[in-house]
Order: sequence, then structure tokens, then C-alpha cells
Amino acid sequence: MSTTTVNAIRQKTTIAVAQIRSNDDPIHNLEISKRVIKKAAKAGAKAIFLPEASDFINQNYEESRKLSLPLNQHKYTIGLQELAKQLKVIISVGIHEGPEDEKEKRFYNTHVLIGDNGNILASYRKLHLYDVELTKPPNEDGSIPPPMRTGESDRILPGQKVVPPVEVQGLGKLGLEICYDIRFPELSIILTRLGATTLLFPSAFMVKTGRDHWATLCRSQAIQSQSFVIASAQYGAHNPKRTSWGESIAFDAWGKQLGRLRSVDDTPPGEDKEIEQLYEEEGEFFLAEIDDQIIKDIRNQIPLAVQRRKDIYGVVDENIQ
Ligand SMILES: O=C(O)CNC(=O)[C@H](CS)NC(=O)CCC(=O)C(=O)O
Repeated sequence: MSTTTVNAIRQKTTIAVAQIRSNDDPIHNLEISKRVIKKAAKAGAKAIFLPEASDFINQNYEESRKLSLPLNQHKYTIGLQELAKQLKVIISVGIHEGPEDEKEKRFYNTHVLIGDNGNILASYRKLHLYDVELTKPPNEDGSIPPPMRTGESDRILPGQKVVPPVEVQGLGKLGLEICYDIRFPELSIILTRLGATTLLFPSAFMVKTGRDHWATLCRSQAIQSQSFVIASAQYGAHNPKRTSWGESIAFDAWGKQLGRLRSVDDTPPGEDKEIEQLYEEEGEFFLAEIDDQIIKDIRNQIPLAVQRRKDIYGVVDENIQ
């Protein structure tokens, strides 16, 4: 992969962190994704990062299951593989992948890393599923509304493995995660211990938790893992029942923000009500520079890796439920 030589030692690679609003139509979503990738490549990006569930967001589980095919038959992913090869860019993207068992009604929430030759370099199936019940504030009459329940495991099969970080020239070693995984720092630490220098979080955060937790989780992960964090996110109303927070964001390993896109809070009031019109909207992206030399500097200055008390953690971990 080509990189821009800044001086004899340091190399920087331009990346693009993209934000889209997927709907239930994978063909439409492929068009939007391709448009963003082409624009970003034209602007100089060598790697483009798309959100979780970029292929579709659909409330209907049966339709979703039908659209979730194995990767070698997955039209959305194949479309991006062709584009990666044509433009010679790396693409990271979240999609829905079919199960091995054809009779299985659930499917995987998968993060695919595509090389600049169009080959799939790695794929990771989301380990932690978003099964939560968020309370709502009391109504004006004092009554308590029912909590907002999201049961990702009703339709998604959990992954069963950590994928070893993937070395990509100019980007360092990429650790693959997805969205809700960001609340389990163990995974980021394990990936870092396996050599990761950049952690990827294609995401589709909810509005309530996006507002209060998202950017802080991303930044803390960068600081604690001493790694770049690249977190591309779904943005806006996908259908009348589902809106994502947005705020695609990236940090370097010191916790410095490298770029950020709008959240639904930044959106002018009323805009999100025009759902149909906004489905036509193009995606957006920001450019950032990855210079993985700073990883060594930061990890030398604050040597967390050698100071971890693995001797103690291991013993405790074995003895707690
Ligand atoms: O598979 C799809 O169609 C899209 N996937 C998602 O939207 C996923 C599962 S519901 N969203 C999250 O994990 C939000 C996490 C979150 O908001 C938090 O941790 O607070």
C-alpha cells in the first residue's frame, strides 16, 4: 500500500472515517457506500472505514435473515471487494453474515476487512450482543413508562473467537471489534496484547447512550489501550422505529481527537422527521492521518504493557464467577 513519506523515518497514511445512514435496501446502501468510498479515495484516503450494519438496517428479522448470506455470496460485500481492488484501497465495514446452518434463523453481525487487492483479509463476528433495557423518565402524570428493550441476541448469533490483529502496511496492526464491544475493555486489552496498534469499532450506537457514553468510551479506549481508535458510525433515522446517534470519531493513542462527524444532536431540529427525503442523502467522511510511530513513543513513555499484573489478574479471574 502506498504511503506518503514525510521524512526518512516517519510515514503517515491518510484514512477516511465514513458515516452513512443505511436503510433496509442493500442495493441502495451499496450505492451510497460506493459513492463515499470513491469520494474518499479521490481525496487521498488509502483506507476507508464504514459503520456497523452498512449493508442494511431492517426491523424485520425474516427479511434480514434472507439478506444475510455467507461472505462469498454476499452481494454488498462483493461489491465493496470489487471497488477496493479497482481503487486499491483498504475497506473496513460491518455487515450481516449468514450462519453455517441454513435452518438457523439467526445470523452474525460481522466486521469485514477488505485488502486493496479485493481479498477479505479477516472477518470478525461480534462477541458481545446488545441485550439491554433502558429506563425512561417518568411521564408528566408520574406514571413510569415501560423500559426500552433491545435484544440483539433475538436475531444475532454471538461470535466465538477473538480475531488476531491484522498487519496492514502504513496502518499498523488492526484489531477488529464492533459497536457494543467497546463497553468490554477486556477485548481491546486482549487485542493490544496480541499486538494491535489500531482498534476499529464500526458502530450503530443508540441516541440515549450515544449522547452520554459514545465519545468518552472511544477516547478512553484509545488512552487505555494506547492505540488509535477508529469508530465509524451509523447516523440518523433508518426507519420510523430506529435512529442511530452518528458522531463518527477517531483518536490517536494519546487520546487526541483526529476528527469527528455530526451526531443527531447536531442536526437542525425537524430534519430527522423528513425520513424519506433523508434516505436519499449521501454519506459523509473525514480524513485523518495514521502515524503508527507514535504508538512506540507513547508505550515507551507510559509502559503499561510491562506493568500489567498478569500474575495477579489470572489467579483472580480463575476464582471469580
Ligand atoms: O445489526 C444491526 O442491524 C445494527 N446493529 C445495531 O444497531 C447494534 C445492535 S442492536 N447496536 C448496538 O450494539 C448499539 C450499542 C449501544 O448503543 C450502546 O452500547 O449503548
